[in-house]
Amino acid sequence: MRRPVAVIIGMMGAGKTRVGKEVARMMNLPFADADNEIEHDAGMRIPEYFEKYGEPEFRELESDVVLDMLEDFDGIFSLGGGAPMTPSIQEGLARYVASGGKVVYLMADPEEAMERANRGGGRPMLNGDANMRWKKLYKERDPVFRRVANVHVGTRGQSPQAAARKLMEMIDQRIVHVTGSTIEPYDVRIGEGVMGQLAQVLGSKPVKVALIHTQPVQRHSDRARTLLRQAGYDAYDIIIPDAEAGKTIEVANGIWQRLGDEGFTRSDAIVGLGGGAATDLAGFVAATWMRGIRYVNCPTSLLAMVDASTGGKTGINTPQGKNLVGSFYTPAGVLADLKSLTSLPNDIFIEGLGEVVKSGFIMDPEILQILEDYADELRAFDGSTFLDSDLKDVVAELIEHTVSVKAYHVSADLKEAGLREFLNYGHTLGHAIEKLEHFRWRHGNAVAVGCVYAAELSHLLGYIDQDLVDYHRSLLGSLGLPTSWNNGTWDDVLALMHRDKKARGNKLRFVVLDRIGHPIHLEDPPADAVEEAFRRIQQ
Ligand SMILES: NC(=O)c1ccc[n+]([C@@H]2O[C@H](COP(=O)([O-])OP(=O)(O)OC[C@H]3O[C@@H](n4cnc5c(N)ncnc54)[C@H](O)[C@@H]3O)[C@@H](O)[C@H]2O)c1
Ligand SMILES: O=C(O)C(=O)C[C@@H](O)[C@H](O)[C@H](O)COP(=O)(O)O
Repeated sequence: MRRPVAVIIGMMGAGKTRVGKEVARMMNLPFADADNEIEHDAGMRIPEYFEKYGEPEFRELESDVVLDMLEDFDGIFSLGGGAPMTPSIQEGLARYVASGGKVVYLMADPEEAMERANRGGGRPMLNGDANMRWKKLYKERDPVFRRVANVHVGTRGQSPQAAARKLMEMIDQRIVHVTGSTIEPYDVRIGEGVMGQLAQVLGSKPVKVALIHTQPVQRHSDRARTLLRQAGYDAYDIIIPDAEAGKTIEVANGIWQRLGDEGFTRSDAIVGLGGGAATDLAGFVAATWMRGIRYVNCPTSLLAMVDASTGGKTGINTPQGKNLVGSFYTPAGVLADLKSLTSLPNDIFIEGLGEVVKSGFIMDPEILQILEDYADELRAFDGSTFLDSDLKDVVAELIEHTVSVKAYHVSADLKEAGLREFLNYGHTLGHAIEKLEHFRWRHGNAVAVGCVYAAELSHLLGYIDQDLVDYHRSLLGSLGLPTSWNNGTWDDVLALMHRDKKARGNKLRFVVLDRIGHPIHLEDPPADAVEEAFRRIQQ
């Protein structure tokens, strides 16, 4: 199907045509301007058409032309200033966005845009007192443009080339939309530089923003703090202990005290920046402070990008086990900035692939194919060369696919009544291993072994054949992930698996596979099979 790479909207004089042409040139794409297309169809200039038929007829023709182009043009497409005000065009743009399209609101400085709009003349909507008309239109249109567009690009004081570069960076991003009947919709944005959209996602209500992060990601939190301050927020830096040491009630309590001391109110906000442990903790604090304030996640590890930062499972550990306290509390947005991966150590990158593999097995075989095709390159991940390597697109693709798997489950079942439990494939044993290893084993590594365990259990109970179990081992192994564990007793493992959140009463429950892409629930399986599967992952 053909569809525009991006649709540019904005006020008259914002530079839509100029910047749009520049972007098209840089990306080697065709450019089309809706007004030119309309003039071509009508066989006359727009002012003439307005004069002859009036605005309502013009808007009808405009709608026909725009809707056709949304389905039959694959370049950069710029709309006339008033086009997004027409309901049928709004609907067309919403369909385009829902199918992954990018509607870019080019937000020029109002004074500059007004001056430019008046300069050329020939704009029927500005007849009379042009400045007054422009300001009135701006007041009406700006809120609509903000709502209709899913990418906002501010161009104040920038040359058309600089604005075009910024726009190109932003349309290069991948967006996964998370929605659902019980969810305030939000986007997961994936790409180089997407952290630049932090203020846009936080919105204008918060005055104070607590930036919760760990020490190893200081470099990225410095960038976030600068962005927050430039946008006019009071930014408060809150450094938490690293990894699982940050997911405790003591750490949460320290932050609650700080928020109280600094006078955080319900309209203020939190940014969670770091690996999955930091975003889990930040989300938990956001969910509990004054019973819930806005938060945005900026994941910096692969695992947090593909899994932890999305879906609203927030929480802390207790001495008895992983994530035993928490809530389902949805972020306002997720900014997975590929620049953050430049400092990520190789072993932590590999660990993140554990959750990627899991998502492939439960839903998306394309993920498994990409992992097979690029196993060697992924295993050799090096943050220092990552952004300039071909691996960047592969990783972006994997993140998009994996987040889409997560979004599918979360959208249908936020509070994990059934379907969402499939995301827990490999976690029943995985969480037990993490606990018994005193969290020295990373989550993704434990999940990798847990997936092999779940596959063995599926096989023992006759759901899958040995080949699929072997495939689990070979794929995970080829990526550098562990497939066995032998550092704990069966009694300890069993006791911890009974504390898993899927268990009901004294009955264990697992997610197993029936085939690739088809997970099923397994209720109260035979005790000997559960133990035998464990024996098999010990080797
Ligand atoms: N909420 C959910 O849905 C969900 C899903 C999956 C996992 N999780 C949780 O996420 C956690 C695991 O996440 P993780 O694997 O990111 O572990 P982590 O948060 O412990 O991060 C691993 C290490 O990498 C460091 N790090 C992160 N980004 C970095 C970067 N860009 N540069 C340098 N160092 C960086 C961290 O500071 C930490 O030392 C677990 O607590 C797990 O339970 C939650
Ligand atoms: O989002 C979910 O639902 C998941 O189960 C995703 C898991 O990958 C993740 O590790 C999650 O934190 C596990 O949650 P828990 O409920 O088993 O603690």
